[in-house]
This record gives sequence, structure tokens and C-alpha cells, in this order.
Amino acid sequence: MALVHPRIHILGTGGIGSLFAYHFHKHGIPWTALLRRPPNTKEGHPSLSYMDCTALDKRSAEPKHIERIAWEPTFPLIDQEVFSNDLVYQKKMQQPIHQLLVATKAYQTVDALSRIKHRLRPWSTIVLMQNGMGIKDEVCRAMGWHSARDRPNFVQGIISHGARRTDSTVVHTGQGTVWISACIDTIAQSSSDILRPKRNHIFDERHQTPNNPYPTLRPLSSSLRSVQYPSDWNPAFVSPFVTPSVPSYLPLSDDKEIARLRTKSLHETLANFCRLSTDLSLRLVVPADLLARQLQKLVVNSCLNPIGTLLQVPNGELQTPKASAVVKALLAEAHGIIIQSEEYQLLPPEQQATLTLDKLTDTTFQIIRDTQSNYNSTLQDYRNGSPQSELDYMNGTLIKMAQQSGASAELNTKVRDQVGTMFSSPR
Ligand SMILES: CC(C)(CO)[C@@H](O)C(=O)[O-]
Repeated sequence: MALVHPRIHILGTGGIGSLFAYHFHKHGIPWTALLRRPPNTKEGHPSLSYMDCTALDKRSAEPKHIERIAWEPTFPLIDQEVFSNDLVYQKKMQQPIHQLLVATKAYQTVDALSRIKHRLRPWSTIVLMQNGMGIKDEVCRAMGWHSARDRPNFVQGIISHGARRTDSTVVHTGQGTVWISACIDTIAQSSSDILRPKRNHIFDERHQTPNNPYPTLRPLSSSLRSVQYPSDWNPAFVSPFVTPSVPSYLPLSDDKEIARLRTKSLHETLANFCRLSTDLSLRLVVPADLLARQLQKLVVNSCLNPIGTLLQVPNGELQTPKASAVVKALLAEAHGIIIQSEEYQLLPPEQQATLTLDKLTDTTFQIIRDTQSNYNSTLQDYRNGSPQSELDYMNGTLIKMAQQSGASAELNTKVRDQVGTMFSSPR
């Protein structure tokens, strides 16, 4: 029997969301784009083209087309009028989402997720693939997911590929890497367990070597494979007047059953992403490894993005003596903040050793050299007219960490506020 891959829903179909969409399509993984409004196509079916501008081989720059992609609107403004009496549409809009990739801007996440909250279950798996930190906690607070039992699984990703979407074409502009890991629920376990992956059913670290330091996904046990997701669609609920916030499934009362469903969904989601390992240099890492990489990226983004944005220059210009002195001062402050943070304290010594000031400085200036002709993403957002910057999830996260530990965040506050003023002024 052919293997059926569970469907992935994608929220945020800009460059990164569409890059994943193309690769899911290539690997036969069904996916649905959740769009703000019905796509504007003559045929009534959207299409997506993929253009690889990262390869030297000119032939690969030929666009590859995907026709008739599945889509669902999430913002039923226009749709309310068009579809409010359509029972099939109503039914579709209530169906549970088992796997969700979130690739919106960090500051759009809560609003976008709140529109599909009624379709998420405690065993759904949400993959956050965005810049910055602190998004998961903000989402859980805003959705009222206070206990490990109500909230879905979370997977955190870090991506360094460059991609942009123009109309229906996604252009892969820079080869990079994707790192993903499960977020182990901090409520369910004591803090010393959080980053100890050997205790869970997901990672297999037996075959790691110095040349291949990555764990593999444990095979899904046959007992979990046979677990069925509750079929929660009750046709009696099909009504044009269904209120999305009313759950249309009978909540499960058995904690063990919920835990089994969660493990199955988490595993299936990671397995779907791992199918893109070769195409997108995607690496599954243990949670401690991912957290260390997130902290490193947080520091790089918090020091490079605001200065490049305030000066409105490409990354390479940050090597001038004046600009690099400011970047270095920010780096010193950011380092002082992270080493006093709760997150850093959770890391094992080998991961803490990757976050010294010298290493962070070397990495930041290496990235500046590697991306010298690029404009950083915050400056691109500014030039594209975004109403808000993602710095609240970069420098803003460092400032929150500093408030908790009592470290100084004077410079980070200053640049965050200056960039905030820039974004709120007319362009
Ligand atoms: C690495 C980076 C700073 C390069 O521009 C990128 O993460 C960005 O633009 O945000």
C-alpha cells in the first residue's frame, strides 16, 4: 500500500513559506496554503513556479511549475459573503489541521493563528520558522494555552536560505541550512529534563560521529503507527452559523491517549520535514543544540539588523571602523545579557562554549562578509513598507531577558527604539 503523507498547512506564503511549499510538492507531501483572500487567477486555481537562482547550472534557473495548488482562505472577509451559505466550504473551514508551518513575520503570528485556532488540536504540531525568539510563549499566552494539555506540539526551525516571492514565482536566492528540533514542553517536565533528548521517543543519537553530529529520527513504533486521530467532524455541526471558537470535537479526557497522539503527530511532522534534508540542507538537531543556535542567531540579528537599518546600508558596509565599533559594543552588551539568561543556564557546557564573546564576534563578522552585498531583512521590511519591524523579537527578546536578570540593555533599547521610530514615520 502506498504511504500517505499527512497534509501540511502553510501560514505565510512569502519567500520562505513558498520555498517549503515547492519542496513539499516535489516530495509528494500534500500541502495547503492558508491565504488571506482567494487567489487572483483566471482559471480559479493558483499555481506556483519555483526558480533556483542559487545553482551555477543555468538550466536550473528555468521555472518549474506547480499547477492547481490547494488553498484555503484564513481571513473570511470577502469569503464570508461568497461562502457563508456553502456547506462544503463551512465544513472545510472547520476541519482539524494536524501539521502547520508558520512562516509569517514574527509580529503577524498571533493574529494569523487566532484565525485558525478552532482548527488546532492538542495533538496538532506547529512548526515556527521565523526570525527572532519568544514567539511560542507569546502565542501560548495569547491563545490561552496555559497547560501542556491544551497546547499543540511546537517545533522550532532556524533557516538561513534566501527566498523571495514575486506574484506566483518563488525565487531561491541563496543556499543555506535549516535546523529543526522539537520544543520539549517546559510545563510538562522539570527544567533538567527539558534538554535531555535521550529520554524521549524522537531522537536517536546512537550513530552520531564527529563528522556527522546529528541525531536521526527514531522510527515510529508500530503501536503509535496504529493510533488513529479522533475523527471529530460531526455533520450535525454543519451550519452557516457555526461559531469558529466552539470546538467541534469531544475533548479527550485520557492524558495517556493525548500524549500518544502528540508523539505521533510530532514524529510525522518531523519526518515530513526530514524528507527535505538533501534539497534544503535540513538538519534535525536535539533541543539543546537548537537553543544554542537560536541564541547565536538572536545575537547576530540584534547587532547587525538595527545598525544596517539605521544606516540604510548593505551588510558589507558594517565593516567600516565607525559602524563596526557600534556593532561590537552591541555584541558585548548582547553577550552579557544572554549568559545571564535562563535559556543559557539550561544549556550543557559544550553548547555554552559556542556562545563566548569571541565566537559570537567572529560569527557576526563572518556573516557580514558572506552577505556583504545583501540588505538585512529588517531594512528590506522597512523598504517594503512593513508597518512594524521584527526587532521586538530580536533586541526586544534581549531586553526582556535583561529585565529578568538585571543585566544592562541600554544600547539594545536605544537601537530598538530608533528603528521603531523609523518604521512609524512616513516613508
Ligand atoms: C544573516 C542576516 C542578518 C543577513 O542579512 C539575516 O538573518 C537577516 O537579514 O535578517
